[in-house]
Amino acid sequence: MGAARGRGGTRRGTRAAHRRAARGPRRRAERPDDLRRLRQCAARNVPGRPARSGTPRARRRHHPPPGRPKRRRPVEHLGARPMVPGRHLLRGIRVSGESFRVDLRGIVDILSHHLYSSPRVYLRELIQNARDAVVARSEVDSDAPREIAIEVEDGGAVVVRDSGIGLTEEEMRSVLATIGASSKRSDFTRVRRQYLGQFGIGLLSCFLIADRIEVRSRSARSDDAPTLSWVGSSDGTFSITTAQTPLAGAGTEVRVQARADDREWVEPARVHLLAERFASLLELPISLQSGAQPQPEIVSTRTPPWRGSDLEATAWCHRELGFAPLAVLPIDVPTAGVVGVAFISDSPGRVGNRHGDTVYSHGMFVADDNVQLAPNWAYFVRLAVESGDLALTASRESLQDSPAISDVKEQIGTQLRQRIEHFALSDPVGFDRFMDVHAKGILAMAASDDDMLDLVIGHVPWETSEGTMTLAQILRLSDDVQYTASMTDFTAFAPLLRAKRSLLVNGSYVYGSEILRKVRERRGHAARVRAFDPHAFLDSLPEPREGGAEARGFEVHARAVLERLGVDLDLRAFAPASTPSLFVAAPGVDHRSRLADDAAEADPWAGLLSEPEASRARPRLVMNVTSDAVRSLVRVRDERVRADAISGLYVIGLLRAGETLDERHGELLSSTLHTLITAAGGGE
Ligand SMILES: Nc1ncnc2c1ncn2[C@@H]1O[C@H](COP(=O)(O)OP(=O)(O)OP(=O)(O)O)[C@@H](O)[C@H]1O
Repeated sequence: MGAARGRGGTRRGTRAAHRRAARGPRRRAERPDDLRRLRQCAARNVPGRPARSGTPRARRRHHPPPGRPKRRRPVEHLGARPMVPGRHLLRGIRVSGESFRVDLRGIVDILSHHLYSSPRVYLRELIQNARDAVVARSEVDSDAPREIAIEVEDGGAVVVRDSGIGLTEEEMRSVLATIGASSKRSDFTRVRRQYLGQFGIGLLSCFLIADRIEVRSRSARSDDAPTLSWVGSSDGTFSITTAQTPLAGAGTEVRVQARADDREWVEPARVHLLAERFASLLELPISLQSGAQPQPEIVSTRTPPWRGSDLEATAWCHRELGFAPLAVLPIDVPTAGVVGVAFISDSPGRVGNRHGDTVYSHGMFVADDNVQLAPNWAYFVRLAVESGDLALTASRESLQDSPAISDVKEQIGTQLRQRIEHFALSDPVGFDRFMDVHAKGILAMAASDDDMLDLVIGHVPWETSEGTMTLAQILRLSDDVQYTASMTDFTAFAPLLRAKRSLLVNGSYVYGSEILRKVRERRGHAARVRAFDPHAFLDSLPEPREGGAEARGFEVHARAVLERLGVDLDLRAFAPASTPSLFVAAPGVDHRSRLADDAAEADPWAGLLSEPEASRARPRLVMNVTSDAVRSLVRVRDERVRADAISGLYVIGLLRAGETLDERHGELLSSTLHTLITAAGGGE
């Protein structure tokens, strides 16, 4: 078969097959199915392909209509290198080694609308190329000067000069004038690592603000290299000539004359701002001469926040991020060359809404709003990091998604948790301030995030009947932890549980009960953490032993007084004796339905039987028969005094339960006081 196709490939082969088929029954094509296919081809007027596969659309994709043969123009064009040198056949026409043609304006349009976020990147690309050129030169000559200077000219042009490696004529042609070609790309990671550029498109970003890019360059590769002038235009042409004014030494000077409409990007103040933004952490000194400035100013070589002291990092955060951090935590992922700091924000922010991290690559600013290197739970943290070996996107305004970045994010999450735990232990005062600002958000995150839950269990203090402690301490202390979702219940019952040596946790903070529920769901703590049920607790308290006539008389009287107030009476004996009465609100609908459901499951008659019970679900006043006040009251004979004192116990119960008192309660209290004072004074 191969021999039959000869130099012309498939189509030649098919023509031969066609001829063979036409010649008669001598060869292999006599096979009936081949003949049938050839007839079908002839019927479709297809010149000689014995068989075709795929849909017509797919076929069009593989065999596009031929382009018009291109003729070399006398003017040189910015473009791409030939993709596949050699010969190709398109629909029977043999063409040789043609290059794709490039519509530069189209490319610039794509860059400006779909790649770069703003024309400001032109300056970053110029600085980056200058820096890479200096690095490339120091590779071959470690004593070479390392200088970069930016100058803003009066007529609306920016010039960037470097003492870098420079360019030969051949290099100008092959890398400056070839879109997508870069002298910095290499299969060797080491080489790739030391350069900022790699895609071979950065210089084109100057066309976002200008129609001409002028490059004067003198190669450092030979002592007698001439200074060459390369001028590229946005119409896609370029020229290379010997420069009229040679450069004093090896290096490159790039001049970008802004279009009238884009002058704002070369205003001295704007250039100053951009140069500082992009280059402040570059290690090379970069001077900027702009406007009426008498002396050039160095805009680079600032100490990165991860390299200086905490104080310097704090100052950096204040200057660059606009807040004074509550803490500065170090970040270090050596496997990816990532190093940085985490600043804890001084304001609550929006929970779960992390701000972007500030990312640099080899000291060059990359992004501060679209990269998230910390996990979502760390919404109160802003990172400033050197991204080391993590690959950038072509726009250099973000990091590429990759397994490496996922790994870095995971490690940063782990480190943050460890650092925060260390912060809690080593600086309790600072951590208290942190909790003052972020507790609410941290609890909110912990309700849905397991990592954050661990942090909360270990470090967030909770109010309990035994004082303030973390959940970790609570779980160590008691094997039966109850929590209440209501502040009122906590206030009323904490003393009672303390007296019974049980632990009650105040879970009435926002997200408090969700977190405690999550802790309960965790394996290991399942049996030990439960919601506190005030009614069940009260029911479990002992009732007083059968009293004498005096006690029975008091009970009947008290029940009648409280009935008028819409409250049930419950007499119980409990400690502490200093608590004479407890007010308990009517069970909530949820609570009641849960109890009814539980009961219904156990006993099919329970629904019916519990009906009268449920209808009497009202608030109750529990009187403590061990308290001196109640014991004395039983002995009071004067019905008026006794009735008012019972009302007084009711109001005390309300106050202890943190209930809101209204005018009616105020009147009740003053009437009680009046009666008691009068009685104490011997009556009216
Ligand atoms: N100041 C300079 N000195 C020496 N060579 C330069 C200079 N500026 C550009 N070049 C050459 O031009 C090439 C193309 O530059 P360009 O900025 O378009 O892409 P890059 O820097 O290689 O990659 P990227 O698109 O990622 O920035 C560079 O690879 C480099 O060889």
